[in-house]
Amino acid sequence: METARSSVIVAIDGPSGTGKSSTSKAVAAALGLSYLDTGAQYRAITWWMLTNGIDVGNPEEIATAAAKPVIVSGTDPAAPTITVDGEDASGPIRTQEVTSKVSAVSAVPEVRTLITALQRSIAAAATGGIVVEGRDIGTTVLPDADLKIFLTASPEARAARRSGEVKGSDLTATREALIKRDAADSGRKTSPLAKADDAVEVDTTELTLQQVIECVVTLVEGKRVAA
Ligand SMILES: Nc1ncnc2c1ncn2[C@@H]1O[C@H](COP(=O)(O)OP(=O)(O)O)[C@@H](O)[C@H]1O
Ligand SMILES: Nc1ccn([C@H]2C[C@H](O)[C@@H](COP(=O)(O)OP(=O)(O)O)O2)c(=O)n1
Repeated sequence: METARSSVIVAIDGPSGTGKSSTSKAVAAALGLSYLDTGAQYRAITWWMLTNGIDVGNPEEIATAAAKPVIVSGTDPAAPTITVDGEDASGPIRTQEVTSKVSAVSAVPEVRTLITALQRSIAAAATGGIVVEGRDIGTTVLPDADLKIFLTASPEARAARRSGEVKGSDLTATREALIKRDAADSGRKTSPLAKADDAVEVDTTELTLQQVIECVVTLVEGKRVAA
């Protein structure tokens, strides 16, 4: 049925460097779906905290300030955007400082409650369907998603991919930072990074990005035919 086909909701979760963003954007673009990078939202709130003098080592201070920034995500996979209080945040949210603090900020329950509500409202507004990527989309944000994918890859492959993005970066340091962030994201109390029971796990270690995209497109098409 055309209506069920076009409103497909896809949840893509997994640790850092497994290919969530690249895969989700490409799949959404190929299938005419919207796209939401939930990591960018956690990065955006972290950036706001850092630039507004909030002590990110203090969960109570974070919780009290959590509702202040207005975060807006643009969901076109060809040109995803993110603003905080009307200001383009797409550059500043990718700094090393934000990357090293985002796990602490995103572990605060008040932050998760607010950002989860925002994510659900964006998904509900995407009447043509959406690919949402993050850490807890299949388990917590959209447990009724039509398709759940959990991407994995070896720490070595993930570190090599991440290092490849930053000129002159140290592979060992990148690997250690990545493992530390995964441990924090998986170990937090409120909706940790986890594979949903009904998620399809795809190990991308030995796959090219194109192969991963094709695999996920095939899985989405399978759901659409079944609907
Ligand atoms: N299967 C793959 N093989 C090689 N490189 C990949 C693969 N998937 C993604 N990449 C590259 O790895 C880096 C991290 O990918 P990204 O999609 O940002 O991962 P994530 O969103 O899971 O952190 C990017 O530079 C991307 O082009
Ligand atoms: N649904 C999500 C998405 C991201 N987060 C947190 C945990 C992650 O370490 C940070 C940053 O996520 P992001 O997807 O941008 O990270 P990488 O692209 O893998 O470096 O946000 C989360 O807690 N829940």
